[in-house]
Amino acid sequence: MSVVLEAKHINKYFKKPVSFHVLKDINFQIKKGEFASIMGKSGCGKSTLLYILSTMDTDYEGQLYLNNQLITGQERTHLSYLRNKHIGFVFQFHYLLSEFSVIENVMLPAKKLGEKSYPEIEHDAIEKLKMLNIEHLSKKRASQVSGGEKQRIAIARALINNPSVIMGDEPTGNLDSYNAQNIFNIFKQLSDEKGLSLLVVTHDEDFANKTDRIIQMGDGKILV
Ligand SMILES: Nc1ncnc2c1ncn2[C@@H]1O[C@H](COP(=O)(O)OP(=O)(O)OP(=O)(O)O)[C@@H](O)[C@H]1O
Repeated sequence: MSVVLEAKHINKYFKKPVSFHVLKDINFQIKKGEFASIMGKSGCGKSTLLYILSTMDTDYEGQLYLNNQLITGQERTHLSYLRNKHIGFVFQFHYLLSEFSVIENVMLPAKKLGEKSYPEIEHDAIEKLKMLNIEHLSKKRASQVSGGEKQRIAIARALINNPSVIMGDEPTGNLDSYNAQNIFNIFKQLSDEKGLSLLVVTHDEDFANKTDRIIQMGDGKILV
C-alpha cells in the first residue's frame, strides 16, 4: 500500500529557556487508508511531533515526505499550499468562526486554496455536510450549534480540499463518550471507505485501541 506520510530521523530541540532535546530520532510511515493514533504521557512530545508532521513547525532536523515528495526545506508559501491541499486538521478546540455560518466555515480552506469557483466550493461543502449528517445546520451560525456538531463541522472543513491525511490533536478531548464514539465512527468510515489516512493524538485508550495502530511515545521517542 502506498505511503502517504513518512518521517525520517526527526529530531527537535527547544533552545529556550535551556536547550532541550524534545524529539529523538523519530521514524515512521503512515500508509494510505491507515488510521493510527499517537499515545504517551503528558509532555512526551506528541503535539510537538504533530506540529512538525503537519508542516506548521519547520525548525527540526530530519526529513519529512508527503506523498513521496520531500517537503523538508520547501519555502513557506509552497508549504502553506501543500498543507492546505493535502492535510486536514481537527483540534480539541474547533476553531470555527462563530459569526460565520456553518457552510461558510466549511468553505474557507477551499476559498483559500483558490482552485475552484464559488458554486463548486459550495457544492463540495454541502456534500461534506451531508456525509457528516449535518446538512440541516448549514445556514446556522457556528455559535448556534452543539459541541458535538461543532466537531463534525470542523471535520467537514478538514475534508473540503479532499486531503490525503487528517491529523487530529485530541479531537475528542472536549466531547462526552457518545459524541467521541460518533467522531471515531466518522474517522473509521473515512479510512475504510474513502482510503483517507488519519493520525490522531489522543489520551483516550478506548479510542486508541480501536484504531489500526497505536504509536506509543515516551520521552521524545517512539517506543512501539
Ligand atoms: N515552545 C516551547 N519551548 C520550550 N519547551 C516546550 C515548548 N513547547 C513545548 N515544550 C516542552 O516540550 C515537551 C513536549 O511538549 P508537547 O506539548 O509536545 O507534549 P505532549 O506530549 O503533547 O503533552 P500533552 O499530552 O500534555 O499535550 C514538554 O516538556 C513541554 O514543556
